[in-house]
Amino acid sequence: MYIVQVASECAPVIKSGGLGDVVFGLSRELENQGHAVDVILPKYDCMRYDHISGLHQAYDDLSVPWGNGSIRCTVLGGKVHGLNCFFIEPHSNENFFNRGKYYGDNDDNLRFAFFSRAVLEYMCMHNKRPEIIHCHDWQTGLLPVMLFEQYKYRGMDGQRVCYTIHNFKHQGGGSVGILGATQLNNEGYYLSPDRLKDSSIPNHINFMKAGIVYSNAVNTVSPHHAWEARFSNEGYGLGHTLAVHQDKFKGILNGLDYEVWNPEVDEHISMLFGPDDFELKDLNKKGLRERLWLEEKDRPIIAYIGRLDDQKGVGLVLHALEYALRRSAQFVLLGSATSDHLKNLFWQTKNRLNDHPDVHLELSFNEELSHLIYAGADMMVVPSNYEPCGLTQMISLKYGTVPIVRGVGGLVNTVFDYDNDENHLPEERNGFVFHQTDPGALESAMHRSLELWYTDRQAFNKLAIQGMRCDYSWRKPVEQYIEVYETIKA
Ligand SMILES: Nc1ncnc2c1ncn2[C@@H]1O[C@H](COP(=O)(O)OP(=O)(O)O[C@H]2O[C@H](CO)[C@@H](O)[C@H](O)[C@H]2O)[C@@H](O)[C@H]1O
Repeated sequence: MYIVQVASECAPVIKSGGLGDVVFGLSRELENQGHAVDVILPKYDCMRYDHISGLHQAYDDLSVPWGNGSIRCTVLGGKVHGLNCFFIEPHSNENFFNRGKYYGDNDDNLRFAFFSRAVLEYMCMHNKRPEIIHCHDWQTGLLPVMLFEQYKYRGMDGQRVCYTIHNFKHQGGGSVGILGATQLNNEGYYLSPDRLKDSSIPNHINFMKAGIVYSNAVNTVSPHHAWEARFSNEGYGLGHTLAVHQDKFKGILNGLDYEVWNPEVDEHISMLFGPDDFELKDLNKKGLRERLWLEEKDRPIIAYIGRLDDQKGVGLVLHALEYALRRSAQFVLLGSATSDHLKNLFWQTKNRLNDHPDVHLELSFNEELSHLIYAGADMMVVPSNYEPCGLTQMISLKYGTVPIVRGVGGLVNTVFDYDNDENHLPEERNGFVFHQTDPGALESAMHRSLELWYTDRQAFNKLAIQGMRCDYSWRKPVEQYIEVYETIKA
């Protein structure tokens, strides 16, 4: 099959979180299984050019209809670690993707509506006719609308769309002006409740709803979160739309690219190790301490890696830090804040603890350092409020870093409690799970993990090794995606 992935991120060239990992890992595994894949992305000024080889002009003078006129684009092609990628570069005064950041401007909805339109225009003009166009998250929600309402009549009637939702909270959308900009127009038609109309903001269209209504298949990134999105308030207002379209909606667990996330081959870490020589992990712990100026002593290191966002349970992250110190453990945090308020909060904490020999807070995005932390820490806390899938716990498992997670979303599908999990045998368990959102709940899970580390190191290591042996590669999830593609293709 020929598949085109369309997204706003693809690791490691463009990554702000898990979306980038998924687009890259999924595409690579599809190729491994014999399919042809292209990835189409915006060309941001701030992307990591050092990960692209053979960057060249693939299409010049692409004129993309927009508003009352058009915007000229260049399309660049290149390989990202072997993967065929195309980058769309618009030339206009708006400088859509030259803002020194990926997201966070008031016109984000317009920028990505334009991107979606440009992708279709490029495929149309360049005679790219994949069987499947796989769109990701709100940024590409309008693409299936434009495909089936506009481009179908311009020779693209054989394409089918799979739409993957990584985060229901961010749905994209805006006033009906966007319909004019994309030349969909026809307000009366699109603003109906069974099409694009937002369920809470009057006269607004909703991109994610558009993606759900118009795509041939829709999924989110774990089975448990698919259930939550439909039957709890985690669909953030889209529960009804999902119910209407339930026959084409399901959950497919994310995978990990084990060529990137694997302590047996990881080029970033100082000492390679696997489940059979787990004791070598200690050398990575030592290296991590040296790198972060932590005191060398016989103590566990507890880590947090992730966006600092309300989604991630930031109050509990700070509590985990305080509790770790109370229990004489060390704590390492790597995160970038998604709001000024959280940025200030974490900078204050960092300044307060700057000289503490047992704490390091790194408030930036640093891919290389993340590998060192996964390899060197003993435990990873993931106290999320909601978590569609979660990659940090799966990466931690592969690196023998025992996850301590809240039992929500994909965390339920991947972490099985050491003490209480009726559905898994003791030898299948791999971490510690708590359920409530209060500090006491987190503490009880951290307590159980720390007690095991302090009193029975052998049992703790055995648990970590069991985690390393779990298979969260892309092999199985990709089979499920291929099944979806086969079902919907023309
Ligand atoms: N400061 C930092 N420096 C370096 N690396 C950092 C970092 N902050 C985060 N990362 C990395 O980004 C990725 C985060 O993965 P998550 O699954 O937690 O993603 P996120 O919530 O962004 O994505 C959404 O999409 C993904 C993919 O579908 C879902 O798993 C998830 O539940 C959903 O919220 C990991 O690779 C992590 O190591």
